[in-house]
Amino acid sequence: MARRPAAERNVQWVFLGCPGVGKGTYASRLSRLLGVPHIATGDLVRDELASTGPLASQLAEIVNQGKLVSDEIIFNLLSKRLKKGEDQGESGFILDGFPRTVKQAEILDGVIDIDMVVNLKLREDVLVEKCLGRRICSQCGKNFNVACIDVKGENGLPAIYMAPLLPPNNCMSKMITRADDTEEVVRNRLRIYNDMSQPVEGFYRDQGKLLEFDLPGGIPESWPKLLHVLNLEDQEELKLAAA
Ligand SMILES: Nc1ncnc2c1ncn2[C@@H]1O[C@H](COP(=O)(O)OP(=O)(O)O)[C@@H](O)[C@H]1O
Repeated sequence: MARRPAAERNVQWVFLGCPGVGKGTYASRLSRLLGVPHIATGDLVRDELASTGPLASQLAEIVNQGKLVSDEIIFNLLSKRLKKGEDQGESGFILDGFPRTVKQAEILDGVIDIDMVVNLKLREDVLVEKCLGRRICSQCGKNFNVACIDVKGENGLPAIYMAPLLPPNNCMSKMITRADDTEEVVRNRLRIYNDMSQPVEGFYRDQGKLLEFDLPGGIPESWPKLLHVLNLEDQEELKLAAA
């Protein structure tokens, strides 16, 4: 992987945030808007799990307990994905789910320049509900969420409403739940996130690259605000607003 100056390539951003925060949703929307690939290491792991490769059975046990895959395995999967993209002329990326440990952040820093790190944040009780509401269409692979979040503001925390993200009719009967989205495994993943991944926020904060973003609600409230803090405009939404 060769380092390229920022002016000669597209954005190289990282999305951080607890399981269930919606990293995938916002990273994939932004990647479409900016014309860069959305690379989620969780997807790379699931692709490997679905294959008949030698890693599959080893990975299944780790992932189904909510534990982290070794830095070596995850970095191999990511390097392969970045190399494939480079060969196909891709420029820039939005990384989702990587780095998950300070060690991974250090390895990444050694090979590639990260321009900005967006840290998405949401209350923990809402995160659990959102993880348990996650569904994937077994045919098209798109993510949906059946949870309807409606929590009152209390103890200085604001009220949050998040409408479910329901699938179109043709996906409805093909919805599946990830094996690692049970309550016990979700709580384990959140605990591991707090122990292993929160220090990654500090790593990027010290580099002056961290942008903190408290999600104010669902996509209709959060998307325009996120674009605003990123100094971006959504041409599609502008067209709709002008119509
Ligand atoms: N950077 C990483 N380091 C180690 N394990 C990872 C990494 N990214 C993904 N995984 C593995 O894949 C699983 C699913 O990842 P992901 O889809 O990102 O989960 P979530 O969206 O719930 O945070 C993780 O629980 C972990 O086992």
